[in-house]
Amino acid sequence: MRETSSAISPLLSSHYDMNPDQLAIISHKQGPLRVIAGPGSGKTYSLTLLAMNLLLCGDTTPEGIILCTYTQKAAYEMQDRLLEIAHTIGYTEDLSHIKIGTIHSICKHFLTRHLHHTPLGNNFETLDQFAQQLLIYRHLDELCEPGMLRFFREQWGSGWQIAKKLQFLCDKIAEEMIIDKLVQAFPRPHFDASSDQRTLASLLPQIYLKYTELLRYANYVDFAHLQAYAYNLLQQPAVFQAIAQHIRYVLVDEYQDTNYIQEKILSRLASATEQHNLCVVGDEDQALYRFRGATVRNILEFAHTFPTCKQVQLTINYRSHETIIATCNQWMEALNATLPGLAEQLPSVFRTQKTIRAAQAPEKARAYPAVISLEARDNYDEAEQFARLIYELKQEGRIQDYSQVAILLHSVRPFYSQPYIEALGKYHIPAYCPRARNYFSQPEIQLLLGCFAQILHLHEADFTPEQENFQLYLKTCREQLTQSCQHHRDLTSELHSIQEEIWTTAEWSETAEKQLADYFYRLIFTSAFDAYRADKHALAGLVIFSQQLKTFLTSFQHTNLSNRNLAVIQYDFFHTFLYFLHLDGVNQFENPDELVPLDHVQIMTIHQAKAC
Ligand SMILES: Nc1ncnc2c1ncn2[C@@H]1O[C@H](COP(=O)(O)OP(=O)(O)OP(=O)(O)O)[C@@H](O)[C@H]1O
Repeated sequence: MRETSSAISPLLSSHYDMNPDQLAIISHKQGPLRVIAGPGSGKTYSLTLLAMNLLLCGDTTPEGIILCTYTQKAAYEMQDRLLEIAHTIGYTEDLSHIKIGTIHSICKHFLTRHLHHTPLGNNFETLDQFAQQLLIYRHLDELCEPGMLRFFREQWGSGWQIAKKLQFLCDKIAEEMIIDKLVQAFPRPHFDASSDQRTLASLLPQIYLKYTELLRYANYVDFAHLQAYAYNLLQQPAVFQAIAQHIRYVLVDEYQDTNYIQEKILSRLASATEQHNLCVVGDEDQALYRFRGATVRNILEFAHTFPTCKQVQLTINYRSHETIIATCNQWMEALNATLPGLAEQLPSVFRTQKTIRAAQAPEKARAYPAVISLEARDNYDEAEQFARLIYELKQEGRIQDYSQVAILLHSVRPFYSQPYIEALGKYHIPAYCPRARNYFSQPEIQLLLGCFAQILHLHEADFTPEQENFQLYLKTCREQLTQSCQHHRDLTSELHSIQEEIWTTAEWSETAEKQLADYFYRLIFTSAFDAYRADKHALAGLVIFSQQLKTFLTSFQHTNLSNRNLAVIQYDFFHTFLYFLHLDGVNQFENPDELVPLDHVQIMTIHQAKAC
């Protein structure tokens, strides 16, 4: 299957259309390459074809390629596309050796293989954002001296809010790699009455270093430290040598969403290749993750960092209707004009000037009004008009299935999405909005919480006035349990037997290896959960619950449940863990194999639409 090294494999050129700019990317073989590309212009298309071309032309074997992107969904998409190309052209070599994934997953891969060169121990736990915030919250008194806590309370309010801010700032410090500079600038905490900013900056080094120590002690790693450890590994000559010996090409999609440390990691990996074979593809106009620390500078300054790099622009859009593209161009132009004074420098400083053109669309596809605007009195009126429009589109046969429609909102929290869900409901149009964070309103979750409230002897008196909403919510869960028990005798007897078992289990007992997860499985196999286990969506909700239980047990390090620690576990579970989870909300399960259920209108954020 491998061919002699030429610019482009005939196998690809005979199967795939490529415009001249795409051809320049796909046939690229040596040195850094920066591709700035508009939406739908074939970024992923070109990058995956480039990877396949390198394989077909014999420039590398699969294990020489690192192919990465920013989000998990985008990584799946890249993997699928590569497999599809292989299938189309009949490429049969094993592609599983290509390192495809998010930058985090690739860092984790290096970490696991070279663990003994890191401060981490075996079986380290990776904390998600919630678990990280919870860790900070539970150790606020260790991380912050009383004066600091007073300062933070004045600035940010509750302990949970303080934990959220500190989590964000600790991530930032790790991702921007600025701890040494911070320590140098602010060797000790100092309360500066004239500047809250300076006070905050002076408190951060101590908090960050203590937090890092806390992670190390518990053998935890958060996403930011995962990258920091990977970066440090790559600085160790022997480890770098071991990792680098295989690398021939580093290809990166969605480069506009990378942060500082990611840029350093990718560049270091590419330095393993003689000509610095780093190909980055992105669009600074689609830089959506600044709130997570991404910096658009990485793509804009690539040519300064690598002055000899080749640069290509993709400006032909293959996806959208020409009216949509024209509207988008106008909008971007207007954006330039709304920053008077900066307008002249803008293109070179903040964005590269580009005008997107539509690929020739078939006549049939063009003959409809692709962009329309609605005028509405308020959210509800707007939602009603949307729902009616969608209903009519289906009635008139312009769409065949409701899943062909998506509503993009800046947030899908119930406050914003509920009017649309209700309006669609009036027209009997099912909506799919898994990130509305209303996981706790699912009936199977309410029933489970009712069960756990009973077996753990939920102590109502421990709730504080701020927790009133959650307390009321748990009341409805318990009511649901009462109703279920009337119809499902086996649930009643299982609950009694679990309670009895906990009550008679002493902490030191040899048979005490009972965890909440054991009870979870016993409960969901009672007849009260039969219908939920049979329903794909509800079953996924139960799976999420079991993952949350694992996070709880890891975070609070409760190894078993007995009559001695029942009260403590009850408190930690309901009054801390579930309370905060309920407060922040949890997304529903999204099936990567079925991104949109058939015949459902999708309601999503713009980030989600960009494969978050
Ligand atoms: N030269 C081409 N000829 C025909 N179709 C093409 C060509 N290039 C890309 N496409 C198609 O255009 C669509 C958009 O491509 P792709 O998803 O790779 O774009 P993208 O720039 O990564 O999109 P986004 O801006 O959403 O990240 C895909 O269906 C792809 O197959």
